[in-house]
Amino acid sequence: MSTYKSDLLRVLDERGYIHQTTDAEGLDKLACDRVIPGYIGFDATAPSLHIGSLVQIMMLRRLQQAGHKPIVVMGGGTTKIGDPSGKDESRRLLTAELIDENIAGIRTVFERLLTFGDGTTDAIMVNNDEWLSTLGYIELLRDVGPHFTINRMLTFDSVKLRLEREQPLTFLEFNYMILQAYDFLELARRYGCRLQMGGSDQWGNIVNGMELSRRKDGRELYGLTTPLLTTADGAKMGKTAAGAVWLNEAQLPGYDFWQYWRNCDDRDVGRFLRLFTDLPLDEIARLEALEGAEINDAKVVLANEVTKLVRGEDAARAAEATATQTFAGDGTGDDLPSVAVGDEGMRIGALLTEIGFTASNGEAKRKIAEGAVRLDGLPIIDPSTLVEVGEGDQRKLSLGKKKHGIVTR
Ligand SMILES: N[C@@H](Cc1ccc(O)cc1)C(=O)O
Repeated sequence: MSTYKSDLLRVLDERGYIHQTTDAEGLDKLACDRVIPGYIGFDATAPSLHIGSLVQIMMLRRLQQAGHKPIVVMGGGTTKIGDPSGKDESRRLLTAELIDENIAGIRTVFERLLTFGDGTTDAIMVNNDEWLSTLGYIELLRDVGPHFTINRMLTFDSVKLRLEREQPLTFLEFNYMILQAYDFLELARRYGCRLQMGGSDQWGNIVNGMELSRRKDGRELYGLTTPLLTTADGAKMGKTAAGAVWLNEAQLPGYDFWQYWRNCDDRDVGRFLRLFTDLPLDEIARLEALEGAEINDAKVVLANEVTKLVRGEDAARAAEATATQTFAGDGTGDDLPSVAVGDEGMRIGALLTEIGFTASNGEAKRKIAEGAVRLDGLPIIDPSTLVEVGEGDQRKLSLGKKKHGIVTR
């Protein structure tokens, strides 16, 4: 399949992680010859990462599995600025205390997915606040300023799109790419880091770091970005009507996390298994070839495997047990009320009344506004939500903690 020679690039290619690379052949060769320290940075804008970041985390895992060294950079410093890449609006400024709290939450997930230590291929975690917050302004300007031209800075998407759309880009945000570039330079100096990976919106930031290191130290660095993940229905991955799908238990209970994967679109099963599980490719090929109601078995495997990686074995087992209980018996939940919605689906309000949880559409709307209504464990906040059910599939509708029902096709 893949024409790459190194384990690293072959796996990344075959499993669907690669969107753009700066010099794939050079990197492929380097990966055959030596252990590559490679990094990805994560800003601490919330107390947990969500599944939008899971591709990046999995990529660090692949890097380690292929015999290289993952460097996890916590963006304690860069979060103080706020990356404008891929964003229409400036972020609210976060206090240093909040950033520290967020980092404490975010870091936990890495301990499950990577092996940390002092060995050659052990992962390490560093906080860029360590070097960024002590930089002197005049010194930094003289040190790196001459290597960036405004002309070129204006051509990067993070800047260009805001200017084109006439949306404000503050001077603070404009400086973000310089600081991320400085990180790459610093990591290359400190740890011999040669590779930076990230989402497709990070391309400009990565390239800037490569150019800076080339100019200042004459070092060749590499960059690789992942595709922007969307679901089969075109939505940005990890965003549901109910909000983000958080990686941490404190932000999203294990069962709900499990359900997100269990209820993914049929067309996404293979891609998600390749990206988010360690299952071998031939096993995945078999699972994604399942059809009709059987594809749901593949989704259960997906949900179990991802939950195991992110939340641990116990969480995966508990979630599956809850699901089995809820949907026990003949598969429509023996003792739970159920409603069939047909091919067109049904609006959430009508459904609540139809299943007997509410007496009227008005009451249904009120319950939704109170945040009491959940579909597959995730709150529904939009009263116009259309509930659809795939063939051979079923969904769980809940009102409050006690009322549960099954929605079938
Ligand atoms: N800018 C990245 C995070 C990051 C921070 C520091 C870096 O050195 C690299 C990446 C993001 O917003 O996702």
